[in-house]
Amino acid sequence: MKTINLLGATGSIGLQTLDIIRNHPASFRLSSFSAGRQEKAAEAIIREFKPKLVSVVEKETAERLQLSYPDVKVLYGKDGLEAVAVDGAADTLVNAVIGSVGLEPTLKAIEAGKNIAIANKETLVTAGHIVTEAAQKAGVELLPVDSEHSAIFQSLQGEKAKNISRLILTASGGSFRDRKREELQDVTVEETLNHPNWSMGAKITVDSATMMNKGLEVIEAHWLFNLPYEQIDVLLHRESIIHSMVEFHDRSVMAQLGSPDMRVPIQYALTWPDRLPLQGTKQLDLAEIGQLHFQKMDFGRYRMLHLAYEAGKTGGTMPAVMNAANEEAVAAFLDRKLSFLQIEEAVERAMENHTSIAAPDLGAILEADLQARATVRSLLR
Ligand SMILES: NC(=O)C1=CN([C@@H]2O[C@H](COP(=O)(O)OP(=O)(O)OC[C@H]3O[C@@H](n4cnc5c(N)ncnc54)[C@H](OP(=O)(O)O)[C@@H]3O)[C@@H](O)[C@H]2O)C=CC1
Ligand SMILES: CC(=O)[C@@H](O)[C@H](O)COP(=O)(O)O
Ligand SMILES: [Mn+2]
Repeated sequence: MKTINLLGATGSIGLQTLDIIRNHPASFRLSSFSAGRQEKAAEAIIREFKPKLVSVVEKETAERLQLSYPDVKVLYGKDGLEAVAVDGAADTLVNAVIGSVGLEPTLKAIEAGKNIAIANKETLVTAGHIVTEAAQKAGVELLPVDSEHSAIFQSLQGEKAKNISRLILTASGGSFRDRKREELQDVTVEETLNHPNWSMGAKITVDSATMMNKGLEVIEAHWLFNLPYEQIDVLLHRESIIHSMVEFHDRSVMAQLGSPDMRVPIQYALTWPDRLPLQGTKQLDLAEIGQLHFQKMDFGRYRMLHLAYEAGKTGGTMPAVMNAANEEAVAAFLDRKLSFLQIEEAVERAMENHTSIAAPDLGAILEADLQARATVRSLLR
């Protein structure tokens, strides 16, 4: 029996994690969870899973829930998130919150000796060196949930890190993969949110369309697998059937395949090194699919990917700045305050405005994150 604390329970990854817990009552139990602003969804989770601790964003929501559910401790805000992350009964934290808000609770959970199933890629992008070092020191596992990183992790089982030649992250190309750059000027939020292969939260779906998602994933892979950027490639693959690959020095390539279903990597992070059956997922039928397509990545078309490699190679506080600027710009796009291509302009501007600090501590990272957000907000004005 694995006991789980879950950050971001009301989101896309959070709800799929709950589905896995629901379907394996003998293997998993939910101890505590956090939600954001979806009060009704949080209530439904309280009623079904009967956790002992819950956190939400707003104080008023917490007070209302506390009155309705006196047997549950209900907290709110940053302190609440951290309390859920470290809640004593659990051995594993699933971090499925969105954005760099996930960083500090993750560090607290590591200090408390929890294994981390990490969906929240922004945490690793923002402070990969701090998170990986803390995990190593505490002797806890950082288990990838992101589909590409899970694919690499699965492909590496039984292999030696010294034999890796390169990682090949696959990218679907996102909502506008069949459009030229000139055709992106007036694209709408609704069009952007129409991902061809995956049903995900709004922010990551926009990131897939700008290719920032793959940029974040390149940096995430750098930290999870401890490889230089020169050994991390991206390949366009329309179908999202090959979830990523590892090439070894003998030119042998290991890949993990499957129908696009995030419950597979979420469950693997929770069962590793074992596996459990997964109810309701589509069996891969390659005969039905017929063909898989691959295409070289065009860094001119997808400028965000270029910026992410630059940020990763610069290191220090630059990835945190890129990530925070992107979070602000995507929120502004979803709020109809920036156009699609202005997301990229805002990120580039924030990076230009910033001089990276090498080997930053947590304080320097949080400060750089705030500054980048302020830069993007000033562009909006
Ligand atoms: N969705 C997917 O298939 C994949 C997602 N990921 C990564 O997983 C993470 C989660 O993505 P996804 O599930 O799509 O995101 P969603 O937007 O669907 O869910 C985000 C969750 O975080 C909560 N939340 C949002 N803002 C805050 C805040 N300020 N404080 C506390 N909680 C907050 C939301 O609460 P509420 O909704 O109640 O407001 C919700 O529970 C991201 O880092 C993403 O990149 C990685 C691979 C695939
Ligand atoms: C499901 C998942 O892991 C997402 O991060 C996915 O990778 C998005 O697809 P693309 O970024 O390849 O469009
Ligand atoms: Mn991914």
